[in-house]
Amino acid sequence: MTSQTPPATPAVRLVVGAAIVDDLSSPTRLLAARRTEPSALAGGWELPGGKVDDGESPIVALHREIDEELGVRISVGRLLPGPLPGATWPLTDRFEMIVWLAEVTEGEPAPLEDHDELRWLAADRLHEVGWLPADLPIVEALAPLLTAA
Ligand SMILES: Nc1nc2c([nH]c(=O)n2[C@H]2C[C@H](O)[C@@H](COP(=O)(O)OP(=O)(O)OP(=O)(O)O)O2)c(=O)[nH]1
Repeated sequence: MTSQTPPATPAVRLVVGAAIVDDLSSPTRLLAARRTEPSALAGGWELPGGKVDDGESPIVALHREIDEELGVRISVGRLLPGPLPGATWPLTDRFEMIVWLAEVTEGEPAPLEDHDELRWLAADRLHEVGWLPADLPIVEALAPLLTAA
């Protein structure tokens, strides 16, 4: 008789994303970022952020990613709860994302790393960019939070 090892469940990696708005207390615009890589995702628009490193807390990862990618400091607001346990949003079979609202407290966002364009989108313009497919339900959940300027 041979012993069989059950197939390993691939670990799901946590990604952090910032729904950066112009003003946390009265948001009217959302910051979208256009990815440059990998080629399969290049040109897709997303929330700035990235993978949480081993041993790193998600909120520390969020501040680090936003500093690296956009060169700004942020104040983090409330969580935008997703449908998965832990209030995360499904991305792929390998990734899920936790999303917070945030606003810039220092600096001017610039596409320093991983993106080649940023755009502030008003509530009625959220779909003028081509969001990555996994971001569409997140954008739908954000839309009612934005008021017309
Ligand atoms: N940051 C971010 N990633 C997203 C979004 N939507 C989405 O499907 N993804 C995917 C793209 C990637 O496969 C994965 C996140 O990886 P990433 O490339 O942003 O992470 P990272 O900055 O830490 O990159 P790296 O250092 O590992 O290259 O999640 C989104 O809105 N924001």
